Amino acid sequence: MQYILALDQGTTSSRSILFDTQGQVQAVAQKEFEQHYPQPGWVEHDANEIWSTQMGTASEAMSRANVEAEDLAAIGITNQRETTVVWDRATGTPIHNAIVWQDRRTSGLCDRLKDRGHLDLIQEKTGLIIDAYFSGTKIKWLLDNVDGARERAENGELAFGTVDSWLVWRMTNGKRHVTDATNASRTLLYNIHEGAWDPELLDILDIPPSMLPDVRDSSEVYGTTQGGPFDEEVPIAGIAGDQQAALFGQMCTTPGLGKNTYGTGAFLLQNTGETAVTSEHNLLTTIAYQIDGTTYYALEGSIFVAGAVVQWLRDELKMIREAAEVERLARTVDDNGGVYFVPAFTGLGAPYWDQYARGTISGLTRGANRGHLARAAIESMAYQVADVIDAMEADSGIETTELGADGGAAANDLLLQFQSDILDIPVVRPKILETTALGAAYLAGLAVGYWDSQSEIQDQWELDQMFTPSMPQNRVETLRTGWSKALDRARAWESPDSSEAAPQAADVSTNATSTAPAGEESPAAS
Ligand SMILES: Nc1ncnc2c1ncn2[C@@H]1O[C@H](COP(=O)(O)OP(=O)(O)O)[C@@H](O)[C@H]1O
Ligand SMILES: O=P(O)(O)OC[C@H](O)CO
Repeated sequence: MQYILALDQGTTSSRSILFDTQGQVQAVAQKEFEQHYPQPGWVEHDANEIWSTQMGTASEAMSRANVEAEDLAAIGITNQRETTVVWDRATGTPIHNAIVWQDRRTSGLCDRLKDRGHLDLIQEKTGLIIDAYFSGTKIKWLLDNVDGARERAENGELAFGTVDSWLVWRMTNGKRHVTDATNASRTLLYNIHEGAWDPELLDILDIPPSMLPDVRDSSEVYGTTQGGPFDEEVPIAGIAGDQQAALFGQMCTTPGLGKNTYGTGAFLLQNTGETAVTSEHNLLTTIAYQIDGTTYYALEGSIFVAGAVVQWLRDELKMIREAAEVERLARTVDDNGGVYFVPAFTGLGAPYWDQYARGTISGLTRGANRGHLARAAIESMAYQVADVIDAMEADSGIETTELGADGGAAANDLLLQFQSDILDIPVVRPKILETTALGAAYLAGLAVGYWDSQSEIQDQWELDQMFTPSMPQNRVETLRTGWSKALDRARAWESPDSSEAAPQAADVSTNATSTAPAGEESPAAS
């Protein structure tokens, strides 16, 4: 029996999952890896740890199912998007830690790009807004702050990649420097209408084109594995950013269909077919997938902190020992007791886009306890999603009648019930919450003929549970008004120039070779 191996490289963990022809999970292995916070608002990963945990989990999943490389029909890759890796082509060594999508260090540069009037141009070409979230300004930061990087990049010695590119490059032993259109669409450098890296944007951000990977379809054979945990060459045949992969995994392949993934962040995507819809309500236009040279688009609402708020309760406050405990704790109280938690740890994404917002807990009284805090944390995910849905309905003119939910935090019944309550629509959870990995598996399997067509996999979706609304509308209104007041307290908290200083040498972890002196960011591009 043959399998598809999906590599799901997420923000907080690397996961490898083996799927069979029925789309059923045969084995899973997962490993969390270290998050580096060298300064407030900065988030880094060690790209070598990303690689080693990903390959480690691939080996583990295969040995759990007693599967060898020869039993694999193909490998699909899905990944945290935007996170930026720059490495030396000759040695394969990253020149610095990966700068994670959540990192805010380039907020000032983004402000300057806006001041220079680039907002419309960038939105027109890329479907994105100007925000530190995307890869482009992170690449510029690395070139300007790592000693000698710009010169090496101009000499063609350095390669840039999002995490998919990095993994493929390593897995093929440096033979393939590729990405897919969904990942390219998150860089701020890719023209989503023309399907090409954009020279004008590269010029604005001062990025040498020689650093960039080839952009390919989301479902095709990019190359074969060379060693590592695979003792035979296995085709790498699918790549998609994790949110797009989840959209595909839920088979939202018809315009109008959408899903919300509650992972570290929460990401609501709605398929708009072959039309790239320009948002007028602060959503992103992004590539949903590209198959056989045809590009399909989506509208996206990106929420930076969702499940991460639970991780924060676990790791920083030590209030719980594991994420699932948050639900038990929240159920010790009847309601939020007037407490609101705005988890703007890394600013706010859609639909607010405030780089300088920071987290707040408001409405505390003497009676507020750990249960209220846990409840406010869970509810914060749902309020943010509700605000994104309002924006999406305003953009598309289509009323959302049901919400598909997946991702790690969608295991939380209280969250999905509350989500259904405040949206006043059913929320449906599929049996397989690993839709991100499933999407990557589908893309890879379709490329090698493991599955013949999308219609063959369409019927594999199975319902786990449907949550239906049961909260009186006046209560919903009171809660959403409270949330909006709390949001106001969190917004514009940080001052624009405090997020820009370069790291102290000692703070730059593992792979950094060198950095510019503190406080220095090179002049912004013209
Ligand atoms: N039962 C739960 N309730 C709430 N949050 C949860 C629960 N289980 C996991 N999470 C959260 O979900 C996130 C992990 O989901 P996952 O989809 O694996 O994320 P990612 O791919 O971003 O790493 C973590 O932030 C974790 O805190
Ligand atoms: O790692 P996840 O699942 O939270 O996804 C991260 C997103 O891709 C960031 O855009």
